[in-house]
Amino acid sequence: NDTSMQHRNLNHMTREERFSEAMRRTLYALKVLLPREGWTPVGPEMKYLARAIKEFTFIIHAGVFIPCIMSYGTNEQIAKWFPLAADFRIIGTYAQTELGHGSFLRGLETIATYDRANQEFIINCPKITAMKWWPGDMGKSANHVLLMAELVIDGKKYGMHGFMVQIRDLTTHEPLPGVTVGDIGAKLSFESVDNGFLYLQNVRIPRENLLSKLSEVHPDGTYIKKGNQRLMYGSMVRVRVNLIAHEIVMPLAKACTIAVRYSAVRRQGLINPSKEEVPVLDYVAQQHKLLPQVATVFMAHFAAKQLVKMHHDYSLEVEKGNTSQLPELHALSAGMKACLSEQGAAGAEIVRRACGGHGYSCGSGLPFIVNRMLATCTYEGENTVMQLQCARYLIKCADQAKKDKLTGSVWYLSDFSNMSCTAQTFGDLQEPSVLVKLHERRAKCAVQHAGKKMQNMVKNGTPAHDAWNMMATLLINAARAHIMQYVVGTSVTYISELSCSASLKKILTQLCALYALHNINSNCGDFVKFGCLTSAQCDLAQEAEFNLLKQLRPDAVGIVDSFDFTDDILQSCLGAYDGNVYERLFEWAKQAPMNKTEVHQDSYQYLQPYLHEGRDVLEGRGRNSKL
Ligand SMILES: CCCCCCC/C=C/C(=O)SCCNC(=O)CCNC(=O)[C@H](O)C(C)(C)COP(=O)(O)OP(=O)(O)OC[C@H]1O[C@@H](n2cnc3c(N)ncnc32)[C@H](O)[C@@H]1OP(=O)(O)O
Ligand SMILES: Cc1cc2nc3c(=O)[nH]c(=O)nc-3n(C[C@H](O)[C@H](O)[C@H](O)COP(=O)(O)OP(=O)(O)OC[C@H]3O[C@@H](n4cnc5c(N)ncnc54)[C@H](O)[C@@H]3O)c2cc1C
Repeated sequence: NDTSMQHRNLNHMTREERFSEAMRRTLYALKVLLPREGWTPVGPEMKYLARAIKEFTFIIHAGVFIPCIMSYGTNEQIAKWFPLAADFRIIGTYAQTELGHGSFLRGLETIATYDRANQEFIINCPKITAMKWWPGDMGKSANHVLLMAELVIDGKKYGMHGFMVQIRDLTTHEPLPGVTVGDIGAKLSFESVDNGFLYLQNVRIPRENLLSKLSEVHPDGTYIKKGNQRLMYGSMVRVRVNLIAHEIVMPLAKACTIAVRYSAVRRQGLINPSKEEVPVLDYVAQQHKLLPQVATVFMAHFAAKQLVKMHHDYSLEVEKGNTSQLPELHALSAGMKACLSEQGAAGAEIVRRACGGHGYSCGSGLPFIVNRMLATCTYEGENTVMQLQCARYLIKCADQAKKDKLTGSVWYLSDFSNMSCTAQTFGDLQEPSVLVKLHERRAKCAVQHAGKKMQNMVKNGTPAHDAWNMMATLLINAARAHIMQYVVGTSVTYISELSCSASLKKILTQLCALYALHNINSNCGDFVKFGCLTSAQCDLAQEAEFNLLKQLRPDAVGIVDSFDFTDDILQSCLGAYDGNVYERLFEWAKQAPMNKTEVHQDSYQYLQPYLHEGRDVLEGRGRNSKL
């Protein structure tokens, strides 16, 4: 209810207005609403803020830069930089991606060369492709960057390391000498975020600015490795784990709230010719578009909670020096981020499109959500690259399963029990245990299939790297299958252990079954090819899904209401709680800057002559134009 936090109509603002408005509102929220000593911008308050601030800026400062200081800094470095960053006395970003490289980190070209005489690092972008490009908050806001660069000592390369680099004067905010920095221009979304470019030419920083938790450089240039170098990738793992809740589950829940509420009030056409027009939500085709996406919100939420817990537990182990679980965490976080962002972005577009013309209006709030979710498929690890990382781990585990009993998320790869499906009715296929087994078997077969294909190619003389490249599509499918079995399995377990009313558990169980069946019916080729289901059982799976749509229809609006988004957060004429869609759309349109005047001033300049000629022709004074 704080008017400073009320959303202005973002769609009718320019990009610069949105940049300023987001900065104002974010700083107000972070500084005024949450005055806490040593407050770190993560945790419960962050969830509220993520909901309350439609366009959050300083995402990278709060969500990546500050956590990186904690992950990569020594205690002294944390004590120096964390308080400054937490209180916004320095604004930072995570500068890793370059104009020429984003996915292949070993190809990054920015160099940090140690100058022993002065005990400094000289930071240089040797060519245009080395320029940092994309980091959020970097173009106009940040005055520091956590720069990921290749460390070089006496001509020897030591790989990617993190360096604290000041890029703007703390008083004037002007770029420092050797620094060329700016905004990269308009993008598909994140209009309020100043994603930037950064060209560094012989910028000198003190030796102490190498974040040295995992490695350090002594004054004489001696390099000391102190931890598992893969922990240098730890920041990306953490963001992949956290972004699922904030940037996939939450926006998809908003989109589903808007689309289901709108579909309950929008009447269009007849089902029974003798009855009145129906709400489009009564069409099974509409239910088939919307309700599986509603189910995805819940299942992705449950699976993300489990992943966050796993990341927390593994992080505690890493702190004790045990990094044995890192490969599994990397594979699972990479796979989950890729597969759930793919599903979420596609799902948001499906529900937007289900709202017809008004779904194409920015007044619906849906284009904003769809465009923003598309970015989740690219940032923090492009999805294809992430799925292949996940597949790399699965292939290694499949080989290991031949001799060892596996545990963790890949345990099913060493389950050689009879997994054939005995379902005889569509009710059998709504059973959670049956759905879990089906997904485990499909995943196991998909992984083994990809592995076998590659082994055969190598046996026939194909180099392993070529076999990997040629089977990439099968490997990506195996990664997707693995994540689907993880999401279904963790959701079934989560719901079964949830202490809640029987009626709520029934709804959640139905949603879980709907999610699993929708996945089976969308990928039935795999389930038949791998012998998981017969063709007749595939028919039953479809019948089972349609039956669940019918059962869930009466509760559809109540289910999305449970996401509890206020109208101010939804910013949608179609999804407002009161259902007054048409009045809201009309009011929203009237506020458009185009409607400031009855006649647009440019029409006098360009249209007037033609209007006069048309008037003359219509009133008989002029000739029809040649045209
Ligand atoms: C609330 C949040 C809001 C969201 C805002 C987000 C804004 C966006 C920010 C960004 O986009 S920041 C930049 C993100 N960039 C990336 O994610 C880059 C992706 N690329 C990579 O991570 C790496 O290049 C790669 C694809 C993993 C390849 O790295 P590399 O070539 O060094 O390794 P490989 O040879 O493939 O594998 C070697 C070995 O290392 C293991 N490994 C790789 N990554 C990790 C990791 N993160 N953790 C642990 N282990 C890792 C890998 O599995 C291999 O192991 P083995 O198979 O050899 O045992
Ligand atoms: C909104 C947004 C915010 C961002 N914020 C930040 C930030 O704050 N900090 C930061 O450092 N970066 C940031 N990024 C950059 C982001 O991390 C990169 O865009 C991402 O890692 C992909 O790298 P790339 O763009 O260079 O694509 P590339 O790596 O060039 O990939 C291009 C395409 O090639 C294909 N491809 C690439 N490698 C392979 C492979 N091994 N196998 C098969 N196919 C492959 C894929 O189809 C891929 O889409 C942001 C990006 C966006 C869109």
